[in-house]
Amino acid sequence: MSFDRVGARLEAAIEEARRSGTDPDVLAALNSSCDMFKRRDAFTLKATSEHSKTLAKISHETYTHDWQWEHDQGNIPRVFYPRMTSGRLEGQFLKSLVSMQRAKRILEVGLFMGNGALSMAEALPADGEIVSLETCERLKNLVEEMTKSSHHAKKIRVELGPAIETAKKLVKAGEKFDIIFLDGDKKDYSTLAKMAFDDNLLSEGGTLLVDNAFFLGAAYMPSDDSHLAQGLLDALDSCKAPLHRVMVPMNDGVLMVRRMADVETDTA
Ligand SMILES: C[S@@+](CC[C@H](N)C(=O)[O-])C[C@H]1O[C@@H](n2cnc3c(N)ncnc32)[C@H](O)[C@@H]1O
Repeated sequence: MSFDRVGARLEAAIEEARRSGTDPDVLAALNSSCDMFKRRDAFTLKATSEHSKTLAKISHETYTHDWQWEHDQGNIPRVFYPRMTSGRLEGQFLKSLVSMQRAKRILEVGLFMGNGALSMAEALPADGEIVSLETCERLKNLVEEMTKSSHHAKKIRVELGPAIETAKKLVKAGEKFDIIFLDGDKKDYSTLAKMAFDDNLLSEGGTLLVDNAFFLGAAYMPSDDSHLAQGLLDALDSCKAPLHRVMVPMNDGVLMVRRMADVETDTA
């Protein structure tokens, strides 16, 4: 099953129904719904372009790496999980957007194993650049090691440190980005989204992409983190320029935000 909260809940319901000896017809109906989810996910991936060789290597390493060992060695601040990766579907989606936007400069918040960064780098021109903000130095080293066989890796510049502090430095230095992809600490989202538009970290005509915009379901189900989702929408509503938003229900949700003036160009 994909990274879909509704699907995960359905699987749990089936397990519960099985344990409690539910009517076989009800169980069959539940199983059939779950099967539909799985087939849809499988078809979605079948219809989506394959990874490049290096992205396939990243994917394999993400799922087989001994994260517990890395943590026990003190190399990483907490045990990471493979599902933190944006994966093939979202990676190819990002790559497509980079090409449609004809982006040259991209800011990513949260590198992890570099799936998003390399997917986007593959669609950048030779003089394009991705600045990826990451707190964990071990991840930077792992990504450098895994991507050295790809000529696109030279376009990825990793800046170590907490995202908001680094973003402030980028604003001060007058750096601008055609695409900003937020995929780090969810608590930083509102601040970074405001910086994108109000501090013009996002260039004219640029696109802000916010990953995990469903906040693992907290955006639409009552949860301790529900305020984070509402906070993000409030922050966007309070930006100086009117914005256009579209919620793409892929994985844990990707919110796409652009200045309204770049979307509705015919104002006559
Ligand atoms: C969901 S993963 C990123 C996935 C990646 N963008 C991809 O496409 O596969 C989140 C990453 O953000 C990093 N991170 C967490 N808090 C951060 C912060 N305050 N500043 C910078 N990076 C942070 C984590 O170490 C982790 O590697």
